[in-house]
Amino acid sequence: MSNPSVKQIFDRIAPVYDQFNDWLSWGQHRIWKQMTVQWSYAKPGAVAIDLCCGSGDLTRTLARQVGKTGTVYGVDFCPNLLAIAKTYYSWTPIHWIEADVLQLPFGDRTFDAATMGYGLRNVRDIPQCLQEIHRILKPGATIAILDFHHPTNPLIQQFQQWYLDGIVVPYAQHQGLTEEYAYIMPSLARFPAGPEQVSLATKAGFDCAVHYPIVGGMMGVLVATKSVNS
Ligand SMILES: C/C(=C\Cc1c(C)c(O)c2ccccc2c1O)CCC[C@H](C)CCC[C@H](C)CCCC(C)C
Ligand SMILES: Nc1ncnc2c1ncn2[C@@H]1O[C@H](CSCC[C@H]([NH3+])C(=O)O)[C@@H](O)[C@H]1O
Repeated sequence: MSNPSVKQIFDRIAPVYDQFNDWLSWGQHRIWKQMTVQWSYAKPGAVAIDLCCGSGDLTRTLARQVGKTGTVYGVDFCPNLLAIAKTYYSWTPIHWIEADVLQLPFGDRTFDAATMGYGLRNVRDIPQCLQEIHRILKPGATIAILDFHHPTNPLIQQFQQWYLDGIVVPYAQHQGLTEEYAYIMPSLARFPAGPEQVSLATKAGFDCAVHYPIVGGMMGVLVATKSVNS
């Protein structure tokens, strides 16, 4: 396999995606997603969006927070993962949309809140992605973006590298998905650290942006709010 696209990678891992996340994170990814939804400040009855929704874990957590009177949109460009997302039941209406997050099929100022889990690291153009998110949010709305991060503590950094190279990749090898999972490490290496993410969000027009390292800095959540005057 030579240089697969991000879309091809996720189409190939789709059948094992949910199980791998549960096993390899020891179920912890659900807690990280719950924190992200709380940081989006989505209120009951809100119209909310989950970008790069994949099989829809974060989307369903967001749906629980906005409740039966709310509406949720899940957007992803990978049809195989969206097909899995559609098989789960949700009390809150969820609309699944196949689209590229760099060109969202929504009008300006549409959403009260937004989340994105493990998407930003994969997009071709992070500044454009942040601008596009800013465009679709209502003034005063917040996006919470969860992704891998760079631990500052050298011991935790070593652990993260060992866990990805020594546990995650060999585990994926059993399913013939070595190269797909080997993609995580280099994609993390080029991903900007918290302070740079904050500056990119500010440049994209966000009024207030804060990056919270979690899991010892191995993961992080960027929380950015659109100015009430914009
Ligand atoms: C939900 C998670 C990963 C999903 C994922 C993402 C985001 C990708 O971009 C992928 C790219 C290519 C192939 C597969 C991808 C993928 O599946 C994190 C949870 C799972 C992750 C693999 C474990 C990470 C473990 C870290 C280093 C800390 C472990 C700490 C626990 C032991 C508590
Ligand atoms: N440009 C893009 N537009 C839409 N989806 C994308 C783009 N780049 C990556 N993705 C999706 O981003 C997802 C990353 S995996 C994360 C899935 C989900 N949010 C979860 O936390 O479990 C995959 O489903 C990809 O298909």
